[in-house]
Amino acid sequence: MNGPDILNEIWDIIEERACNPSESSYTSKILTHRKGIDKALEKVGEECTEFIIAIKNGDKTRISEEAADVIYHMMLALKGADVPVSSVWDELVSRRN
Ligand SMILES: N=c1c2ncn([C@@H]3O[C@H](COP(=O)(O)OP(=O)(O)OP(=O)(O)O)[C@@H](O)[C@H]3O)c2ncn1[C@@H]1O[C@H](COP(=O)(O)O)[C@@H](O)[C@H]1O
Repeated sequence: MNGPDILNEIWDIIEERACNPSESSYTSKILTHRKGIDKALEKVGEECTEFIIAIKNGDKTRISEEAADVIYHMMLALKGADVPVSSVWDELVSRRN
């Protein structure tokens, strides 16, 4: 599976969890949090900080893990803002020169 495929698969799961929340799902926990979108935003901030620290420490495994956390939580924030992840792909495509 390549990068874009896993991102689109995760987005589909996020959409599914938004329609059908599950008790055991972390995705559902964030999407239905009492703080609303602020919880996803809090996690984006936290994970970005951890990503920066991993880069500064030069731990390549940790850098990949933290980057994955940033991307996943950013997708949760996009869902909370009702902005489809496809619009981000479209934006990146439109920037090609
Ligand atoms: N990609 C991810 C993913 N990345 C990170 N995480 C979770 O994000 C959390 C981040 O860790 P932290 O220690 O910062 O947070 P925490 O202490 O667990 O939770 P908080 O109370 O701080 O929010 C961990 O619990 C990870 O499991 C993810 N959880 C789910 N996914 C994807 O979402 C799919 C559905 O997952 P569920 O919704 O859990 O079924 C999975 O199959 C994955 O593809």
